[in-house]
Amino acid sequence: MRQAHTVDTVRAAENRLMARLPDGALMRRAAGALATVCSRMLPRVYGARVVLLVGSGDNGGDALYAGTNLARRGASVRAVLAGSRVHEAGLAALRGAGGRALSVRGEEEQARADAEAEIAAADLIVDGLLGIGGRGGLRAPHSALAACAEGASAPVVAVDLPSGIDADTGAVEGAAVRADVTVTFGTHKPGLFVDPGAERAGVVEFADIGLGPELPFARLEVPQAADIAALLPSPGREADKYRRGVLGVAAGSQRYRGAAVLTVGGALRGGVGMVRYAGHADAVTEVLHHWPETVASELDPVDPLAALPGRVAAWVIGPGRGLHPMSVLELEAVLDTALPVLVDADALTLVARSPDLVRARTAPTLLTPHAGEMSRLLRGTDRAAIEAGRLEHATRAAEEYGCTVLLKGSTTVVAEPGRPAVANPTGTSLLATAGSGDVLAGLTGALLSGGLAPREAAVCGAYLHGLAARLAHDGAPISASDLVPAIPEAIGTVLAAG
Ligand SMILES: NC(=O)C1=CN([C@@H]2O[C@H](COP(=O)(O)OP(=O)(O)OC[C@H]3O[C@@H](n4cnc5c(N)ncnc54)[C@H](OP(=O)(O)O)[C@@H]3O)[C@@H](O)[C@H]2O)[C@@H](O)CC1
Ligand SMILES: [K+]
Repeated sequence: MRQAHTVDTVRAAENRLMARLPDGALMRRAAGALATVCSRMLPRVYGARVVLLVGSGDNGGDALYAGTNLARRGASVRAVLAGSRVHEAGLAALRGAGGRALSVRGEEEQARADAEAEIAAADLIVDGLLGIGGRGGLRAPHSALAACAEGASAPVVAVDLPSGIDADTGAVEGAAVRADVTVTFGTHKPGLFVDPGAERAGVVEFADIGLGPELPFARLEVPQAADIAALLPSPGREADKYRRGVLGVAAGSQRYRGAAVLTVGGALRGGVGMVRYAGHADAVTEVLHHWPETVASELDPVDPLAALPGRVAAWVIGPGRGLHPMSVLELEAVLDTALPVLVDADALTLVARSPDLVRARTAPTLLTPHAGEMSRLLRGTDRAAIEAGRLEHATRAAEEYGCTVLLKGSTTVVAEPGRPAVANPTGTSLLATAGSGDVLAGLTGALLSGGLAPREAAVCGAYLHGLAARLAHDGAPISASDLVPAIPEAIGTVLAAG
């Protein structure tokens, strides 16, 4: 797992490490790693035009020392000074190596025009405006420089994080730099993995400056293929269908039969031993038509609890199920068991009306809302606020409901009380299609029934779901039905990397 730490944690670790090292050693390490990445991004360093965007703090200092390194190797380096202060030793070093500086702090129009021309003609732009000391949206003249860099043809490399994104949350207030590559020091920052910040970070390169031993638990983790391979349940040779897991599925209705088909499909392709499906007669017909291997029972509309299957290892409930009183009875019955339950879609709306259904539960529970459903679960919080602060809201819901929460969306985030949150790296806008969530519910339910704890099932489910979308049609648009047959290839890809 890649680990990301909050600014406060980084600062404390940095202080402990600095106390043991000579002055300036950490910045030299950071700048050296940054210069290495910069030189890889240039066809050749000698003669290249490099523009450094330099703010008040040590982030600007890193840029100035990396620029010094490049200038010594023959690059033409120009520093655009935007901050109220500048890292003086870094600036002196750059000048000593033949680099030049230009300040855009004052009102002088000519200086701004010169800076814009330099940025437009650059071969590489280094964003050293703000690092972990940045607060709130970019002020002038930083905001104008960020816009100018975005309009330029040269690639942008961000120092530690793109200026203007909140390091702890990924929130962006107003203007922010858009980077092609971000070189981050000591540990990853959560904002590099959570949208809207993640989308501005480009490729994230980690530079080890020796902070590791000083770092406590992470705020956020990001799995890689090998982590998923290690988590996936591997059926032993003697495994029968019961040991591989039997999943109960309460999804779909007379009106939404497709939800039943997609949820069951996600579960079957996710490696479940058996699906026991229960639903309206029309949904049963449809499920059996697509997936004859399902054990399906028709529910009596008057007494739905009578035919709810027993002998299951976990439940998925909610996709396309409806909000009528029978659905409430069914949800109460399922949540009343001691089994792991994944609550999705309509069942989330019912839980939002009666939170104690989940709060009172001690058995493993996983809620899988999108931002709209989350705004119902967290009463009084609107959808836009949730989209802008995904990490914070997923964490809050996990705490308020006392269970695991997977918040779907541009960055899918998994939160559980007392554990680092997890951001899924395989997400793609291809998944923003009707029914895609039903497939995720079935797939993740299969993993729950195979014995994974909710957090691990959610992390693996989200990872495989995103990968399946990318693999389904080589990145071309897909429908939810295309996702289902791509799941085995996604699992195979992950296992091959493990
Ligand atoms: N941690 C580590 O181990 C290591 C850290 N290192 C590096 O240090 C970096 C952190 O340096 P830092 O603390 O000096 O903060 P940083 O972000 O450069 O500047 C903050 C200043 O900017 C300003 N400002 C704030 N908000 C603003 C806004 N919205 N819009 C405009 N201006 C704004 C404000 O100053 P003001 O201009 O208001 O006086 C504030 O004081 C870190 O990211 C990494 O690159 C490495 O060198 C080595 C190892
Ligand atoms: K930066």
